[in-house]
Amino acid sequence: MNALIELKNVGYQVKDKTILSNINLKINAGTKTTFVGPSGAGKSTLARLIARMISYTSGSITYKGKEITDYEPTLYRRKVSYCFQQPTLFGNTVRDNLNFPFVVRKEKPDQERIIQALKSVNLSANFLDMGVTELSGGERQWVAMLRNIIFHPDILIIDEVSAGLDADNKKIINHLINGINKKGVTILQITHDESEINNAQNIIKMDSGKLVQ
Ligand SMILES: Nc1ncnc2c1ncn2[C@@H]1O[C@H](COP(=O)(O)OP(=O)(O)OP(=O)(O)O)[C@@H](O)[C@H]1O
Repeated sequence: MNALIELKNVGYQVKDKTILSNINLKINAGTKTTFVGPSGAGKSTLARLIARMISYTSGSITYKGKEITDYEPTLYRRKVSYCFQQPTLFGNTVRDNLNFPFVVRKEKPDQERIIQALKSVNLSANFLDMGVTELSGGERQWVAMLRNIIFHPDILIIDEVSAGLDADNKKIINHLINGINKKGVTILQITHDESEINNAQNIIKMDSGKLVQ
């Protein structure tokens, strides 16, 4: 089977500091992969390279067999979506954020689809008018996640999205992630959370900028 994402000898260097070196990795479509390792191991840097938020300084990363830098950036980011711990919300209300994926695609926001997405995290339509400054940390994270997945990406990269959330909020986030994984979205997860690691299907360990065999 051809890998969905393939990294060959990927390295990332800033000035004379080597942050990642010789990363070789294949990610198959529909899988869920969990990256673990000590703080500073390079997990977020690897995620940011795959998400094309930063550029690798050596090696190659392909998506569907083509170098990721050969894709138009906006289209690539729709396919490969990156969620991180401190989400940025836009505009004034939850509605502004959930309308956003439609607006960037020049489509009319589909209210039914937005309400269904809210239901998947046990929220009602009333929540749409809630101000972004009124949201709790968990709610902010749900809104950011829903915004990223309302149109299913091919790959969802989740970088410590449940860190700092309580057990109930973690459960909701993980339920959402496992649900879209079952629908075929490939998940790359970075976590330090013990229960998430215990539930992982496929663990990749990192240390000092390398994959640990
Ligand atoms: N642009 C940069 N310039 C200099 N050093 C950097 C840069 N980006 C990352 N680093 C360093 O690279 C190392 C890896 O950082 P990274 O955030 O990828 O680790 P991590 O495994 O995700 O850690 P954590 O689990 O704490 O989030 C760290 O030592 C970090 O300080």
